[in-house]
Amino acid sequence: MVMNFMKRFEPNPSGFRDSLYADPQAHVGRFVFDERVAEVFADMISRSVPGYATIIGMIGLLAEQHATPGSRLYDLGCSLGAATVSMGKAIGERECRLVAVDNARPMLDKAARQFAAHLQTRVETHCADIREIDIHDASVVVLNFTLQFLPVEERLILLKKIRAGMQEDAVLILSEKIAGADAREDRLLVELHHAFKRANGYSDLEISQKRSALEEVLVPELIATHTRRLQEAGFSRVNLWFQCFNFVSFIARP
Ligand SMILES: Nc1ncnc2c1ncn2[C@@H]1O[C@H](C[S@+](CC[C@H]([NH3+])C(=O)[O-])CC(=O)[O-])[C@@H](O)[C@H]1O
Ligand SMILES: O=C(O)C(=O)Cc1ccccc1
Repeated sequence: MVMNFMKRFEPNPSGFRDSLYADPQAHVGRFVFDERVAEVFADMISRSVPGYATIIGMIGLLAEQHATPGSRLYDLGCSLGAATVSMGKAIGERECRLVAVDNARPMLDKAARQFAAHLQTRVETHCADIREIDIHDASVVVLNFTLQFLPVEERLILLKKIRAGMQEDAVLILSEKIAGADAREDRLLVELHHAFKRANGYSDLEISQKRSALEEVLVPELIATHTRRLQEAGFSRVNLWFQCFNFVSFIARP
């Protein structure tokens, strides 16, 4: 559950192995969530984000604690729907509505197939920009490594909208890749993250080409910046509950 060291030479049962950046590319284009990424995404995220499986598990636990009857549980930027599946399993028969949103059609189509295979409850899926959707009666809102892809100046607006659509005892789970407090700290965190990726079977070339592809697409910020913004959006209780290297997760409550 914690790391994939043992699995690095095994075939991946839930999809194909990520080798998208294995061959040298004359020009590394911007990272996009297209068909090729959707195909290997389960393998890519579990070998790239330390603690991913733990975070998905804890999202289920938090949903179990907070999902009130008649409320809505949102998974914003759901990718293949791992957080939604975790929440759906945790709340069982409860009368709640699961809402999964992603603006990448290949990701959402694959998510819909996961929901049909793994959940009894119906999930409302929206192929839409999370800045455009309506949020109301929310008991749980998940932004699991999604806010980092929005332009920095639009992040507060989204958090305010989420806050406005939440019930008073609701919870927001915000997971992000973060920047280190200064250049030295940042270098250390990035080096540790790259060591993690190497241990999970990625080559130096794969690591560096993916890093170029993510530049200006995934914009990490300081922990302090996230905390301040969450407070400004109206979350009065903010807790950092998970950190491994430059990957963190917050629980924020009204
Ligand atoms: N403006 C947007 N509107 C809708 N979707 C968006 C937007 N911007 C990005 N996305 C979507 O956000 C997802 C980010 S991945 C989330 C992992 C998932 N939460 C997981 O728990 O496995 C994280 C990562 O790849 O590092 C992608 O599917 C994008 O299409
Ligand atoms: O791979 C990386 O370097 C990351 O930061 C995580 C990630 C995982 C999946 C898609 C985009 C970024």
